[in-house]
Amino acid sequence: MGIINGLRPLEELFSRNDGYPTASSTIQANTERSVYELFKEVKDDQTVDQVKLDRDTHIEYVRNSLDGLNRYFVILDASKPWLCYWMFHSLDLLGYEIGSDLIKRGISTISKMQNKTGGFGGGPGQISHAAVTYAAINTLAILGTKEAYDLIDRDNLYKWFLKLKQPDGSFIMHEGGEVDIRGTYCVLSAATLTNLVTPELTAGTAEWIKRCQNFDGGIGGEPGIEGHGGYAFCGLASMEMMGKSDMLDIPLLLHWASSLQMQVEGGFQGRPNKLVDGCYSFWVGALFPVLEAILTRQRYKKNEPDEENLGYVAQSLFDREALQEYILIACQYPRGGLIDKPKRSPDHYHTCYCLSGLSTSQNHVIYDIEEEMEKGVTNPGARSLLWAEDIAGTFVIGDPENLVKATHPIHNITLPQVQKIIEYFYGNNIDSSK
Ligand SMILES: CC(C)=CCC/C(C)=C/CC/C(C)=C/COP(=O)(O)OP(=O)(O)O
Ligand SMILES: [Zn+2]
Repeated sequence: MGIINGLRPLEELFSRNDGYPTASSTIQANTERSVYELFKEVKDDQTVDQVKLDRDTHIEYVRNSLDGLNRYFVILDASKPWLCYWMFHSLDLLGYEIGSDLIKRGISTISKMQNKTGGFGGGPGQISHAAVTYAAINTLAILGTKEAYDLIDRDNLYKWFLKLKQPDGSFIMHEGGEVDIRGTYCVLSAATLTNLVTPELTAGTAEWIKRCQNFDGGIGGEPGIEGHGGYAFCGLASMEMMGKSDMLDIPLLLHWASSLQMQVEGGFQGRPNKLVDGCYSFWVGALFPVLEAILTRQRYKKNEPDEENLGYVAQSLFDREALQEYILIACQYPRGGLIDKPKRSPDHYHTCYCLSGLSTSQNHVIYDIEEEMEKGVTNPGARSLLWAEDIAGTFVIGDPENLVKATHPIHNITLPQVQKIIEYFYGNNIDSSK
């Protein structure tokens, strides 16, 4: 079997005769200069309490790129909605006020990617694709106006989602395309925000995701494929939207995810035996608030709530301080933007996901289990609304001004933008038990 999406099928890993299966690129770690050395160079110059988020420089980096967007649109021709999402989400997290001109421009840009047959393409005239549709819907949610929401052709979007649905419960990325757990997450996230989740859309999907979880607890892109933090995020977030997380082996997933936080650098690797990378600060980092919610729910259901500390069960499943150190000390590019690891150049993907990971580690966003238990929430929109930042507070290293806005651990847009779009599409009095 060949390498699929850069990840090895498990059969191939098992066929190695040196015992425990390892990921493909320990070799990469040996040939590149070790991140440990690079990290030390940067870190030795600073003490933790001096660490500062260069907010204005990052805002300028994104603003300048938005002004010269056409240049990026040429380089990333099939990812235009992604660029919009990464840039607008970064600005939102950094507290930049997105003015009405920029909102109008954003809506007009995204409108050009919507297809009459449902969904959004990577650029005007390109076929609809699950990943860029997710990015387009998230962008519109960030822009957050009625005009932005009304752009979405929900009837055709839903019909197109059904065309992606496979008999085994999985989703393909585009018509005639490949099955991938990213497609499942992208469809479910967009459908949750726009009130399009139905039993028809989700039939068999949780069972399919369960098959993607491996012996080590990780979740792969499809059944039988090596686990990866990005795929694990998609799998867990999808299960949580459907209220089916208990079908996964949660303790094993937690064990696997915890092992991905690097002892030296403090950031996360995407899979065992690979290098630290700033973008996993979100993809892996955001697993923890969700796992905390699931464990708290399981405990609550078993009738063992700790009266005083219900919302705080397992609050330190990852090292928030170490992750912030990695992002702020090793991942800020001096001329703006954030990076994968020292000596790399900035890009908008890493800027977005490093900042999203920073947000996840600073804001202790927790899920309101008591509310769920009292009301018996079954609606994915209502479930997404139960995430709140004010219950558990914030934890910020270095300058207190380093705090960025809280991001939603399932949709990765800021909490007020999630609330607004859900209330718009479900009606203000969203019926939790619907
Ligand atoms: C919603 C959505 C589109 C989610 C994307 C999630 C995500 C980041 C998936 C990663 C997939 C993948 C094949 C990584 C391996 O790359 P690599 O071998 O270059 O990286 P590594 O060495 O860090 O594993
Ligand atoms: Zn990365």
